[in-house]
Amino acid sequence: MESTTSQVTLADVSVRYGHHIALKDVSLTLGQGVTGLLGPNGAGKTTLLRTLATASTPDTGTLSMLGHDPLTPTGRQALRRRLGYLPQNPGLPSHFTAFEFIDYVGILKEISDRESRRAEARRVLEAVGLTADRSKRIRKLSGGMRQRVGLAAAIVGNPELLVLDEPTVGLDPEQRLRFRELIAELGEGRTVLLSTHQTEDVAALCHKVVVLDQGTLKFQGTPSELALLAHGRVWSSRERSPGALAAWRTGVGTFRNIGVAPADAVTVEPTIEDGYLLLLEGAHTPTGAA
Ligand SMILES: Nc1ncnc2c1ncn2[C@@H]1O[C@H](COP(=O)(O)OP(=O)(O)OP(=O)(O)O)[C@@H](O)[C@H]1O
Repeated sequence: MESTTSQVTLADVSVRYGHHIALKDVSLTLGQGVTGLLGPNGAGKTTLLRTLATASTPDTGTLSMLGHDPLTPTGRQALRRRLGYLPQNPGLPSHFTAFEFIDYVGILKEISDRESRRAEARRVLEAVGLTADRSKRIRKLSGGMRQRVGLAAAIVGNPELLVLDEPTVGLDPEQRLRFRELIAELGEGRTVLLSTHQTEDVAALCHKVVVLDQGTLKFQGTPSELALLAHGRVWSSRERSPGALAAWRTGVGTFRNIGVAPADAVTVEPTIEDGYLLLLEGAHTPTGAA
C-alpha cells in the first residue's frame, strides 16, 4: 500500500484572479506515478500547477502534500525541499552554461557542499542526456535542449514530487519520445503531475489522467476509463454525420464522429482523445479538424 506521505490531496481548492474564477472547488488526489493533466486553453492547468508548486496560494480550500500543509510557512518550506517544478516558460539565463546554471540551482536547493553539488549537476545533466552539451551557453542550445535543461533543474536534489507544465511542447517527435521515456522513468517511485495538450503523452506515459475545463474538474481516472467514456459513441462514415458533437476527416478520407451514433452506424474502438472530446461535449475539435 502506498504511503500517504507520497500523496497530494486537494480539497475544494479555488483560485480567483480578480472576478475571474480560474479554479473552482477542485478536489483531487495524486499518488506515485505520472498523472496527466489535460484541458483546453484557459482551463486552469497552469493555475493548478502553480498552486501545487507553492508559487501561488489558493483563495479557499485545503492541501496536504507529501504530509505537509503548504498553506503554513513551515509546511511550505519543508515541501519546497521535496518538490521540483518545471514552469511553462522557465526563462533560463542565456549567458550561463548548462552546467553553471544547474550548479546554481543546486545552491538554491541548499546543496552547500561544492563537490556534492557538482556531482548532482553531472547526474541530472546525464539523466536528461546533456552531458556532451553541458559546457555550451544556454543561448546556443536548441529549444528541445533548453527544455531538457529546465527538466534537469527540476530534478536537482531528487525531489519526490515533480510538477511539469507542458514539458513536451515544441519538441520534435524524436525528442518527444525521449522526453516521455525520461518522464516515465522519473515517475517510478515519485509523484509526477504533467500538464499537456497531447493525448498521446497521456496514452504513452500516464497511469492516471485528470481533465480540467473552465476551472472545474471534469474527470479523474485511468486513461482507459477516459477512453471508455466514448464507448459506443464513436463511429466512422463517408460524410460528416450531421448530429455528431464533433467530427473530423481522417487521413484515409473517412470522417470520425463522436456523439450519439445513428442506428445504422458502425461504432469503432474509442481512444483517449475521443473520451476527452466527448467529455468537453465537442466544444473543442482536434488539430487538423476539417
Ligand atoms: N495572472 C492572471 N491574471 C488574471 N487572469 C489570469 C491570470 N493567470 C491566468 N488567468 C486566467 O485564468 C484562467 C486559467 O488560466 P491558466 O493559465 O491556468 O490556464 P491553462 O489551462 O494553463 O491554459 P493554457 O493551456 O492556455 O496554458 C484563464 O482564463 C486565464 O486567462
